[in-house]
Amino acid sequence: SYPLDVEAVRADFPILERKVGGDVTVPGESEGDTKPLVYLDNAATSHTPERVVDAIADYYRSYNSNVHRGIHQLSQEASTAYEHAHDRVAEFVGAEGREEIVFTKNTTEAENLVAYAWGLNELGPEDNVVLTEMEHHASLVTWQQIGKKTGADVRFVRVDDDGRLDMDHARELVDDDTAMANVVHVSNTLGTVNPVAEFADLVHDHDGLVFVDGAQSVPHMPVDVQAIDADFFAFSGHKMCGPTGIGVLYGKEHLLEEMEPYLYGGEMIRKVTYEDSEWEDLPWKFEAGTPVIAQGIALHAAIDYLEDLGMENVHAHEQLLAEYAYDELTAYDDVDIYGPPGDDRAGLVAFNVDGVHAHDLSSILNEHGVAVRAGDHCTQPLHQKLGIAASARASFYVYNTREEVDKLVEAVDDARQLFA
Ligand SMILES: Cc1ncc(COP(=O)(O)O)c(CNc2co[nH]c2=O)c1O
Repeated sequence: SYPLDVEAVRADFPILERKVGGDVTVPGESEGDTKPLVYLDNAATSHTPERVVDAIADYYRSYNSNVHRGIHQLSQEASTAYEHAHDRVAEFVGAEGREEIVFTKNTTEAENLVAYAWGLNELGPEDNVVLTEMEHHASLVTWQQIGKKTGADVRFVRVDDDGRLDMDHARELVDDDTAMANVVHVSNTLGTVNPVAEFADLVHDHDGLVFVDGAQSVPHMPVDVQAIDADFFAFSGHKMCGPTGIGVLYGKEHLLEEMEPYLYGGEMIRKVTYEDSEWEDLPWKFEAGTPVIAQGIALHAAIDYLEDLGMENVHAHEQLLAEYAYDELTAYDDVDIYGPPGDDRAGLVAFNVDGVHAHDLSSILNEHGVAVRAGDHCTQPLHQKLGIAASARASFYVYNTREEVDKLVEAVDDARQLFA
């Protein structure tokens, strides 16, 4: 049985009452929007419960102020809320404390922060960086380009025909010159849940550092960064009921202490003279300028919301939906789903229907009010490896239902009839 009371959850998201199908140039529901929204694009971004929207509105309505420096009451209130947001995130992912939690704009910026603040200074031609073939562009392009700038060799662990990481190949590639390895926790295209703790052990056996991309895991399952023993770990607020504009970089304290900042300015300094500057304590050293205050406070509220649902329940709910979608879609022999079987994946399915281009498919689905993503999902090399230009992807969250999967399948069948 589904562990979440989905109707109660859906009541927290007024947007789910949206009708669609009308004029797309007018934001919000307007005349001509007649079809119920079936939102299945949660791997791209999730919706925002009232409790999070209220936290943002409450901040701007009653204690909006700049942080860290003000003596006046509003600044102290905003600073306290912003600092507590770091504490809450640390608790949620099992970090030691706020010193290990840097707020960024998104996962992409977290990857770039480490690539520039650590990679540019630490990597050289004698080093190698190990990635996997299923990495998102946020890490793949970032470390690929840092490899070009530093001369470090960039290698890719193979993905097998089932969409799982080839750990035997990982054991071949990782050696004593592996300075950094980046592994996606959950693939946003395959739904594969990678053995990141095993991967971290392998890399640590060779004294390398491990960066885990948790953009598709933290929103969807319990995560403990210390149990994984990740050196760095990143995720985004907008994929976990939070607003856009905030991401999180977790880093082991001693590593962040040793790293030089790569963005300079106010807030991140303790003392400045015309000759030189001293940096602020962690994590503020890596948060230059006026930070993402409202977003951080909102992420705190989003974490409270998700923890009230229970991350085990969130995970179980999505896995049931993904398994149901996998079984219903593969009942047709003209559907290809990429990645592991339905009972061994996270809450998403990327697929194609023979004879129907993914963009045409998602257009037909959109006419049914069904929102999925079509394209390469920022994993172009993986799509090339799969021999496809694009795929359609349905991705689930806490407010999706079996009935919505049925609507997906009906819409896919309509596309099949149209294009067959
Ligand atoms: C595995 C993974 N890593 C990194 C990112 C980047 O996150 P951002 O910096 O917040 O954008 C994404 C976003 N994935 C997607 C964004 O839109 N469709 C997607 O599948 C992702 O799925």
